[in-house]
Amino acid sequence: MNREQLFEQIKKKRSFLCVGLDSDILKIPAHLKETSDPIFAFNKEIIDATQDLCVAYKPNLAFYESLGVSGWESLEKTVHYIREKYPEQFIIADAKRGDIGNTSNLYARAFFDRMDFDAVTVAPYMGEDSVKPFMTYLDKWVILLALTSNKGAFDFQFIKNDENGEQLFETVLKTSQQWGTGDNMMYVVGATKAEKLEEIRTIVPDHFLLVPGVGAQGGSLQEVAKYGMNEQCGLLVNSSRGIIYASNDTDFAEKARAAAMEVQVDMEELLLEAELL
Ligand SMILES: O=C(O)c1cc(=O)[nH]c(=O)n1[C@@H]1O[C@H](COP(=O)(O)O)[C@@H](O)[C@H]1O
Repeated sequence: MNREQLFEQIKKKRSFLCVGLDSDILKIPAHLKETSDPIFAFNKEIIDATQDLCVAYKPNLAFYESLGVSGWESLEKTVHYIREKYPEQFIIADAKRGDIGNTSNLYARAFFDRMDFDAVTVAPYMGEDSVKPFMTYLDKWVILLALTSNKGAFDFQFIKNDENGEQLFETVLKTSQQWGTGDNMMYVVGATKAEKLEEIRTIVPDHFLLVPGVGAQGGSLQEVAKYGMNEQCGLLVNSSRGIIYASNDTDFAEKARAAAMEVQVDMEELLLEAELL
């Protein structure tokens, strides 16, 4: 999917919500555990219940890899199901990959050839040759970690370069713009660091940002939109636990829909305020 198509979906759905499919076998409702593929059964119901309220889904690979072969099968089935039934959805592999070029090539093959994801999250630490292999596919995206939502973000990401006074996350944003464009690269910026979005927008005014950290991590959607929205919206705001575990009973899908709708209604208001609708 390209940037224009993504913006079209945002306008059509009146939403820039990404639903995180962090589907934990220990947290899904008990009645699903009797089915042959509980994780897929859970995802399928969550997807059917939320697809008109969101523009993207983000399975986090850890939740699938932790189950071995069956987890990988659930993931493949989930991506296939979204592609077949809701082809307008943007699908992100939250895998946080990145390795020497030769190896990143194979990661890219896994997510873009073997499975039909639109985007993969990539760590910038190993530099250009670790990131570029993901950008050789038409209309596929790298989502590069820039400023993350967690406490550990303060360990490295704010370290200042003695020579130019730049913080590490700023250097990531600036340098990586030589590797890709706003048509094949997005950045992760945590909603818990929303106050930094104003500064970030001076460096990357046009790029889309994937913003996790609203809901369970306490980030503010309003703050994110205030400092981060651009003329194409430029935001995909992710919520995982806040939506998919709204209930862990037989009404889980219905409750997930209600939770997603609450976010979508706020997003619609923010899009209207920004005169994007
Ligand atoms: O790359 C990510 O998606 C990510 C980056 C980041 O800085 N913080 C962050 O929480 N995430 C992911 O976003 C999701 C957040 O989940 P909830 O906190 O349950 O909404 C998880 O899958 C995280 O791994």
